[in-house]
Amino acid sequence: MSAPLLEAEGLRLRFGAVVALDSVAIDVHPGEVVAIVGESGSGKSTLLRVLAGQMRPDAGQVTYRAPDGTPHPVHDMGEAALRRLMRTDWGFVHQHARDGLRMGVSAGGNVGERLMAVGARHYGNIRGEAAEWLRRVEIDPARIDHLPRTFSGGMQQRLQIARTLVTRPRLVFMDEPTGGLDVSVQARLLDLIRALVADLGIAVLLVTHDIAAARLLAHRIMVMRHGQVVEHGLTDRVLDDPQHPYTQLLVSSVLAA
Ligand SMILES: Nc1ncnc2c1ncn2[C@@H]1O[C@H](COP(=O)(O)OP(=O)(O)OP(=O)(O)O)[C@@H](O)[C@H]1O
Repeated sequence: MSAPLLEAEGLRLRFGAVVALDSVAIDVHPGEVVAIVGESGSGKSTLLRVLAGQMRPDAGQVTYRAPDGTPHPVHDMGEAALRRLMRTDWGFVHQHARDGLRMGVSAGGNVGERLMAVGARHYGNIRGEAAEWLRRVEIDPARIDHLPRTFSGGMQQRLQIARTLVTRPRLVFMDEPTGGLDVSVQARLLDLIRALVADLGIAVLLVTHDIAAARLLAHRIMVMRHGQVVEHGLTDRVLDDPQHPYTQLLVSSVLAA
């Protein structure tokens, strides 16, 4: 197997008396989808923010391997380098589309400005590619000049995904990408994410409390509880034959629902 794209070990982080992360280790390989699941407050979003360099851990390190194979300690990179990485090799899909979109900029502008950030300059090509990406995420390209605030919640989320994926990042962080949407909208969005991620060969770190979403999208699952990883492994193994009592509870509560 190829070397991991992102690798972390010994991550610890406390907020006062709360231990948010306790000796967490994780790795993600190119093209792999890894889901981080667990109940509310288990530390999933904190882990994602630490892995993406947005928050510094009290201990432990996160290493990103660049396309040329050079390892970069994420928390030593500096803000400018991290911002550059977030525009190029990485992407972040937020739970709330408004956190990942520019609401005062048209749909086409939201997608096109990411292309410009990686060097695209030809207006016609940028607009053409933005229209193509709107189509890929099932938004009528005729709405290219409309503002995101005129879109439904599901459309806004699909636009955020187009904006994130248009530059074909190697690694995308997703924090509850279907949270807060209607169940039928969630199912369609999950199918879309699955198809795009497989097509582009993108690695994804997916935070979700939705076991069904993890089963659909992830190759591997990590189960978190009280800041610790209590179980991890291949998705089918973890969900069909959970070993830890907490995972058994999570899985059985979904089956009972
Ligand atoms: N900035 C902060 N200041 C203080 N405590 C925090 C902060 N961020 C998170 N915590 C605490 O750390 C723990 C883990 O929170 P985190 O948001 O990572 O959990 P989560 O699994 O993502 O939950 P949810 O699914 O509800 O988002 C919680 O007890 C939370 O209250």
